[in-house]
Amino acid sequence: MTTSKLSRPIVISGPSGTGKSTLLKKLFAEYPDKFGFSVSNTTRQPRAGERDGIDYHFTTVEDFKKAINENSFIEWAQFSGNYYGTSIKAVKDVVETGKICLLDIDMQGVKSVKKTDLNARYLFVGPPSIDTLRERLVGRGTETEESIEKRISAASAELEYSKTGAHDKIIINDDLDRAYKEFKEFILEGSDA
Ligand SMILES: Nc1ncnc2c1ncn2[C@@H]1O[C@H](COP(=O)(O)OP(=O)(O)OP(=O)(O)O)[C@@H](O)[C@H]1O
Repeated sequence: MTTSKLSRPIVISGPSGTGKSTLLKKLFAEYPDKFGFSVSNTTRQPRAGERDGIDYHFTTVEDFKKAINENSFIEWAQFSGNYYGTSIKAVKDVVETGKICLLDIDMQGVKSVKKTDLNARYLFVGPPSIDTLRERLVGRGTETEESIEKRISAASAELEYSKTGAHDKIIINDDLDRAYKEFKEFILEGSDA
């Protein structure tokens, strides 16, 4: 019998607009079956075609609150009256499938994962400068001016945190191809790829 080594989850963080989604998209295009994302919990009603345990773990408000109290979530939030969260168990479930579990979360999420037994690896994607970050957020065309300012001020805290040694690897996304090479190498390191 061959026992394949399970891969440690990888936590990807960095300021909004720094290029995480762009890098992840390239990675999935190159390796369509290698990665898994945790299934989130939600208290909202399933939409047509959504399957419990696949699209979301659909839960009652009571069960969700109980899980919050039991510290079962890495992060959770309330949007338009519904709760959403990523549980520690959902990450473990992906790891058990043999895929590499990727988590794209903010600084609070990183701190939260560090308190768990997930034994994750931490990757930080930084911008070449705050000015470049602002240009990218403006260029993406998805944010209002107010939202851009919010993201820029959150970026300073993220950048400060990246200087504390909390991450295993820091990648500056200046040249996309070079950044992608480093991104891919770090993520595949430690897997059987
Ligand atoms: N190396 C790069 N050089 C120039 N532009 C880039 C680079 N990487 C990404 N971009 C552009 O910057 C913008 C922000 O990138 P992206 O949406 O991937 O950021 P993100 O970190 O995923 O943000 P969020 O956390 O808000 O989802 C996009 O318009 C993207 O095309």
